[in-house]
Amino acid sequence: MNPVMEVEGLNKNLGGFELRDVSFSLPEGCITGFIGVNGAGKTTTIKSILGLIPNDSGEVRMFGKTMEKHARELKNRIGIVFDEGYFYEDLTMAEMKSVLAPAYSTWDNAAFSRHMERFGLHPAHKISTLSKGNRMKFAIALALSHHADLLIMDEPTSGLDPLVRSEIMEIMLEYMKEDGKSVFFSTHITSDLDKIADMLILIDKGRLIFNEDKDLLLDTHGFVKGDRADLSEHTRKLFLTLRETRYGFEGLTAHKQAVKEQMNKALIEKPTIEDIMLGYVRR
Ligand SMILES: Nc1ncnc2c1ncn2[C@@H]1O[C@H](COP(=O)(O)OP(=O)(O)OP(=O)(O)O)[C@@H](O)[C@H]1O
Repeated sequence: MNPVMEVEGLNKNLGGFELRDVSFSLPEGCITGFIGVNGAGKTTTIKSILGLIPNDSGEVRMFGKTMEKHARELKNRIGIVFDEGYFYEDLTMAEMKSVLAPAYSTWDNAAFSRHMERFGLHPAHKISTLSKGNRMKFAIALALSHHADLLIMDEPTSGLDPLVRSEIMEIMLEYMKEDGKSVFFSTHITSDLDKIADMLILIDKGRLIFNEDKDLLLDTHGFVKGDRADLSEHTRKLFLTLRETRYGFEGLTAHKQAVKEQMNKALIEKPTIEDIMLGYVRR
């Protein structure tokens, strides 16, 4: 299966922050979570990929094509949703739609009306009156109304309450029901990805740490609790993080099998995506 997006050797120096040799590819038909703590470089990566800020070096291909040569086609095939939503506040949603729709040759007004109705949005309402959640749903309605094959979303759930966040996850899952669709979704709220992500990419301090199948990551890592007596110079090396108390210890391992064999009294629990993310960024 062809990748929907390939990023190779992306470098960008912003002065106090640098993206360093960021490379990854996104498989078709997957929801990929792009995770990292605040300031890790998620937004900078997405802006560089989309050409919203110029790269120092690197190449990006979407559906095998570069933005420089195929901007019009790629614009139709990619739906972009940013946390801030770049809208004119004084316009109604219907007016804003009329400003944006002509930019897409695949624009579908009937689909737009369907999404607006489903998300409970009234086209005559002004953008300035929208709650943060409704603003995000409007941005998603726009992105879905030109039949994009790849949705690129930067922190779509940031600052939203759990109900709206779960509605957005549902919208993603429904979008994925159609063949050939893919989602690239950046977030620092990793619990949003527990149910929906297929792949996880972790970035920290402008460098890519891993790009892995989510289930494989959760299977190979373990959150271990045990007795301090089981910790030796050798077994300590099996841990990414280790917190010791007076009586025991807990820590994250990427070597679950070795822990099972060498620390047979230890309790191994399934980690969360957050445990794994923090295990790698704290090193
Ligand atoms: N135009 C700029 N000039 C200089 N530094 C910048 C610029 N834009 C962002 N930065 C810095 O680059 C770093 C990465 O920012 P970025 O927004 O990419 O992180 P992020 O992972 O998206 O974080 P968050 O989860 O907080 O949105 C931050 O330290 C930020 O302050």
